Amino acid sequence: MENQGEALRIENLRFRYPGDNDDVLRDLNLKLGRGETLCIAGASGQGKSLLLRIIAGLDVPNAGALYYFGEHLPKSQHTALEVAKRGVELIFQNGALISNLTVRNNIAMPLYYHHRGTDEEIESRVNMALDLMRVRSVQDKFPHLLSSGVAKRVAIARAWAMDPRLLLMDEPTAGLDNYNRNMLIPLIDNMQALFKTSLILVTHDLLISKELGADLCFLENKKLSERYKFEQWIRSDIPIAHEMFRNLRDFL
Ligand SMILES: Nc1ncnc2c1ncn2[C@@H]1O[C@H](COP(=O)(O)OP(=O)(O)OP(=O)(O)O)[C@@H](O)[C@H]1O
Repeated sequence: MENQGEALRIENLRFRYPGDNDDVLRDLNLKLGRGETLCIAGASGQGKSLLLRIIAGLDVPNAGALYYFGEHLPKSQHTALEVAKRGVELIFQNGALISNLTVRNNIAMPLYYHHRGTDEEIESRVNMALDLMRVRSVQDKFPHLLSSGVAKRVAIARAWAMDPRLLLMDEPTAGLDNYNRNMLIPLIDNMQALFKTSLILVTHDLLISKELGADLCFLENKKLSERYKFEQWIRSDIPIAHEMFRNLRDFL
């Protein structure tokens, strides 16, 4: 039966790369409510990007069950297309913009490709996305002319224009200077507040969870830790908190 309150549920997920002799992810569980934001952090190489790729249907787990908005997705249907049909969009760390299309056409192209409305409806959706992410002034530019901060915002605008029910972001602030980082976070917050998009953010920037008021958990030892708010983590004695917050404790 469909659980109305649930965006995503993962049960006992296991993943191993073909030919490897150990799992990257094992017994991993996750529950995300609709409209909820969850930040996932952890040391490099633990499998955070891989987890997003699995949720987006780009990699197929060896075992485990995934439920999108209460509906079980059988392993035979675990493809990017089937997951996208359920309203899930992944924003890659590098943005993955198409180099020979302008910003406007980068945002419009998936909408035309998936027949998301009439020409007028699509153009209006593109305009909203350009405004929401403050990139309308660069709509006629090609990606190679964009700064990394603007390119990130265009990638988010493109994903948001698809009206996702669940948005996955891989390191949205990686490589950004403070100015662009500090500009981006309120835009994400605003988008989430206005459209109640469910969000999973993979990030090394732990402060994002504080700024978005979101739960934070860590990918450690092949699975996800308990999730707490930033303020709870920073006071906690859990070993991973000590390690991950070491630098921030001195800074705060
Ligand atoms: N094709 C592959 N075959 C085997 N191992 C791989 C392959 N691709 C990635 N890996 C390994 O899988 C693990 C998980 O990688 P992943 O990029 O998901 O980690 P991450 O936690 O996102 O790291 P970072 O924080 O540095 O981005 C890493 O140890 C990586 O080396």
